[in-house]
Amino acid sequence: MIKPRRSVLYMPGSNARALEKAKTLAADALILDLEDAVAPDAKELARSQVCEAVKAGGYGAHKIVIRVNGFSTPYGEADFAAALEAMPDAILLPKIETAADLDLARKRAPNGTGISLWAMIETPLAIFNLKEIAQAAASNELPLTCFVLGTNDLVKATRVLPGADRLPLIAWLSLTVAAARAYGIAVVDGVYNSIKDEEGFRAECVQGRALGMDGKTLIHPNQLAVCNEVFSPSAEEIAAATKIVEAFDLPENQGKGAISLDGRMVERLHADIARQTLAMAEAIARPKH
Ligand SMILES: CC(C)(COP(=O)(O)OP(=O)(O)OC[C@H]1O[C@@H](n2cnc3c(N)ncnc32)[C@H](O)[C@@H]1OP(=O)(O)O)[C@@H](O)C(=O)NCCC(=O)NCCSC(=O)C[C@H](O)C(=O)O
Ligand SMILES: [Mg+2]
Repeated sequence: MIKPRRSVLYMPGSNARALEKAKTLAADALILDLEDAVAPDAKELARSQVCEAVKAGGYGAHKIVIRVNGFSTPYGEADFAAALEAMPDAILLPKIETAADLDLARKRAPNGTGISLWAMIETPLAIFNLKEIAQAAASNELPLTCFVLGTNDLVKATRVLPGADRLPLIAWLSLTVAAARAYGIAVVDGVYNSIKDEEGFRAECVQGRALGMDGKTLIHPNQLAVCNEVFSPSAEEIAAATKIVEAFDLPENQGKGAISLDGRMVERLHADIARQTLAMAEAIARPKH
């Protein structure tokens, strides 16, 4: 079943107000953060607040993701054990660099948790190991189901100057999308830090969608509406997709691989894309319970 990943909102696990407010927000997924959004002296508080909030529930249809600290940090082991017990939809592992990093989590988990792994792609080495990491996605326990771009950490580690068009980052973003698609993994774009700049945010959402991202990670509720709009099929896209599917369903087109429609060559692969568009639109429209 198609799972919309248009808007994935981060919040610091130490911010009890944000944890509560998130229940009312129109995000497809929530990342309750124990890592970089939480100061060292608030790590224990964040861990207990987040795990209690997840266990208490009330998040409805939101996909709940807990981002833990890495196992190499003083907090990682306790974070991961507490997150397993809280039973979120997914646990997000930061600074993943090799397939073996996934195994560090898998060997710490009991069988049958039903929890997925999400992986931050946010270091230069991760970019070089994308294929190896994506190839290790399939697993009976803790399958890897989503890549999350960490553009802030990538900028820090590579010392690029991203600029408004993110030109220095594009190759790494595209390679991550290619690795995700090669192994059936979802992929969401990095954050946009200028909270008040709606125009710049919209442009980056449009760019991310054009790069093939399923959605974007967010840092503020005021980014949700634009993000959900850009990453949802538009009325025009839905109409065009419907027309393509209907054209190939016509008796006279049954045996054809390619047809002409409104002056364009349309192949069966375009009909496949059209069906994906309609399925996503349907998934988005499905009542949230
Ligand atoms: C950036 C902020 C600290 C700003 O917070 P604040 O000053 O409270 O903002 P506002 O006063 O405008 O808040 C208005 C209301 O919205 C709520 N709020 C704010 N942010 C969030 C949020 N993220 N989730 C849920 N609710 C939020 C406020 O509580 C107000 O509500 P109300 O009380 O009803 O008025 C803050 O936005 C923030 O902490 N953002 C998230 C920061 C974060 O999580 N960063 C980590 C991810 S970025 C990263 O590192 C990614 C990756 O690793 C990489 O390397 O790139
Ligand atoms: Mg990061």
